[in-house]
Amino acid sequence: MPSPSPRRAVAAVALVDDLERPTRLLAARRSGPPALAGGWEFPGGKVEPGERPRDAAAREALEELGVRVRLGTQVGGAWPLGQTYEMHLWWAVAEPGEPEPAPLEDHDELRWLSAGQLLDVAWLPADLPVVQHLGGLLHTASS
Ligand SMILES: Nc1nc2c([nH]c(=O)n2[C@H]2C[C@H](O)[C@@H](COP(=O)(O)OP(=O)(O)OP(=O)(O)O)O2)c(=O)[nH]1
Repeated sequence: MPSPSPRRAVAAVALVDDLERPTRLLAARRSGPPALAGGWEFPGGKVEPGERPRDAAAREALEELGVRVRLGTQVGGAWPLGQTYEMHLWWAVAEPGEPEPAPLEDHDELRWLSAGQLLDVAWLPADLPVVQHLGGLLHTASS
């Protein structure tokens, strides 16, 4: 039997307010394609041939949000996104002096979520295990 084709790599950022003590995470609402529009996700996209996944994560953040980011450690390993893709995710903060992130392409709304607000948005279904994982890692503002 032929082995299943490998999933294509997607690289994305878990953009937070602080790498040492994250309390808020940025979620982005997709504006397309129709099958995905309205779903919330981590800013990111497909890794180009020859590109390092972490470089792709930073490139996509700049393209989609207009901010240069500093990457922290990777969040887990390869998170499966259905049968076709797998997501490689990095903690990230905006570099000092960068503007507030704005939805430049692929998204029509951004929202900063605290740990208690993480499930207030309709995440793409494949992201839910990742969101649950991150929920255990975000600090509450008072703790
Ligand atoms: N970026 C991103 N994609 C996700 C997430 N969750 C999820 O299921 N996906 C899916 C949606 C897409 O089918 C695929 C990523 O494709 P994309 O459309 O974001 O990639 P891209 O920006 O490079 O798009 P394109 O230039 O090829 O149109 O992974 C997520 O949290 N972030």
